[in-house]
Amino acid sequence: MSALTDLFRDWIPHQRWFGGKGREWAEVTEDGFFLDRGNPVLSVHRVRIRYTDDVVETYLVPLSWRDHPAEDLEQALVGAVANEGNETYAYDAMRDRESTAPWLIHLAQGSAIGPMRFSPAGEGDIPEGLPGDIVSTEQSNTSLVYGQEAILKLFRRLEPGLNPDVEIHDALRRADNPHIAALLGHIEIDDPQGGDPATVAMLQTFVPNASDGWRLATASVRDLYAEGDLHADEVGGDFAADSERLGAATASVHADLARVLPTEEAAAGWLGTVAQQMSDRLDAAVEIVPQLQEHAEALRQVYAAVAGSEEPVVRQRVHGDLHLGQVLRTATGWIILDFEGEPARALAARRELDSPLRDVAGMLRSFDYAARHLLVEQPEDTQREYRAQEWAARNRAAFCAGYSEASGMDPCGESPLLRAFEADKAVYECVYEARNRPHWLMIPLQSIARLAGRG
Ligand SMILES: Nc1ncnc2c1ncn2[C@@H]1O[C@H](COP(=O)(O)OP(=O)(O)O)[C@@H](O)[C@H]1O
Ligand SMILES: O=P(O)(O)O[C@H]1O[C@H](CO)[C@@H](O[C@H]2O[C@H](CO)[C@@H](O)[C@H](O)[C@H]2O)[C@H](O)[C@H]1O
Repeated sequence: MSALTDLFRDWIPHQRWFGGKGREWAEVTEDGFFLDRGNPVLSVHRVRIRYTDDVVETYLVPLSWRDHPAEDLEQALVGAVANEGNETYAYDAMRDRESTAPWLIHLAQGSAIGPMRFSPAGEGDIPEGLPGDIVSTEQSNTSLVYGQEAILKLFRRLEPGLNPDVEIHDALRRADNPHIAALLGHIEIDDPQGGDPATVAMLQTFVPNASDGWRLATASVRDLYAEGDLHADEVGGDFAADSERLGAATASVHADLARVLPTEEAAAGWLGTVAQQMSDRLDAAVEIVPQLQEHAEALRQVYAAVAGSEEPVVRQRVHGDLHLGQVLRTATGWIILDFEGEPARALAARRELDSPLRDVAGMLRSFDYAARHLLVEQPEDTQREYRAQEWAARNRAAFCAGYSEASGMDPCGESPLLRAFEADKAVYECVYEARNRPHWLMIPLQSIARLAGRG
């Protein structure tokens, strides 16, 4: 094993973007190439991890190299490697400002370097020459903001095939949808096994002066908690009008996706397949979050109601992981981000046609999350619990009203599928929280108790 793979073994498990947390590593190999031989040198590595259950994942790790330790980059140090009798220092290149420019220079030039191909979208300016600053919010991927003009998202886990984020942004650009940030280009890397290239990164216009939906919604919840005697509609920070506009924006994106990408009436049996997938996901989740066990039977009944329903469904491309952290509020309206689906699902599954109710359920779950995240600190506060419930109900209803108004279809009526999608999302969230933010696990767990308890 080379020294570099030892470094990766120590460093990768602590990275927020690493999806294999909680799994035991059996073997790690890597191959790399130089993307830029300037100062600092920038190399890109494909790190292939085989877990003890034989599942294999490949992660992309760009490193910047220095002959001496850089004091201001202490937090970004990956480790030291022996090189011809000397030590060289490897840094997380996404946190090393001086090595961020090459990505955009090569995109602007449409370069091909080693196995990597850079494809500008041909529209909008690529601000080459500017350094990029890492976005510090919690993310499954790693993004660099270049001077408030463009944002580069590096997809950490490599899978053969075009990433749906690029595919959907391109489709919505063709549809002239006003609720997305413009696509400026993307980067791919060849598959060493001869499969389809994997998408490495996507460049988009940066949306300036915007706040994300999670921040706005949680500020509104805090305002409500602070006004002990008032109802959600009487408090200054009421969010319902924004929720309604967000419903309309979601409906607009769904309508355009159905217009420019394939749709299909769901075949008989599709609902049964979906119910089975949800059940399988529950089985796997119970292994990771044993607290789910006590709700498993009730959840299976929620899924069985889907299998037995005759709800007509038109399948189409959807967002796949819609929540308040994925939407930006600008002065003029909502922008929807991150169309890559749930990061933990295989790419082929994320590109499948689905019911748009999947996204509606994701956002409904998110209103619940926003309302309840402050209860983590005071789980016994029944007054807050009541107010959380009130806030969530008001904003969920507003979102559905906005969607209905824009699409002519009420997505939130009595639908077994919607209820099951909500339950399935909450199961996914339990696993996500157990792995990434265990102190938040109670948020989806309590929702499951409620969802499973409803008759
Ligand atoms: N085009 C953009 N303009 C402004 N901010 C953005 C843009 N795209 C992403 N962001 C910011 O970066 C964060 C993470 O982006 P996202 O695409 O959701 O990445 P991830 O897949 O890692 O969650 C968003 O919550 C948002 O705050
Ligand atoms: O944004 P990502 O693609 O990285 O999505 C993952 O992380 C999200 C958390 O950042 C997680 O979302 C959950 O927490 C949000 C608040 O932080 C909340 O708005 C969502 O409703 C809730 O699902 C998401 O599930 C995960 O895929």
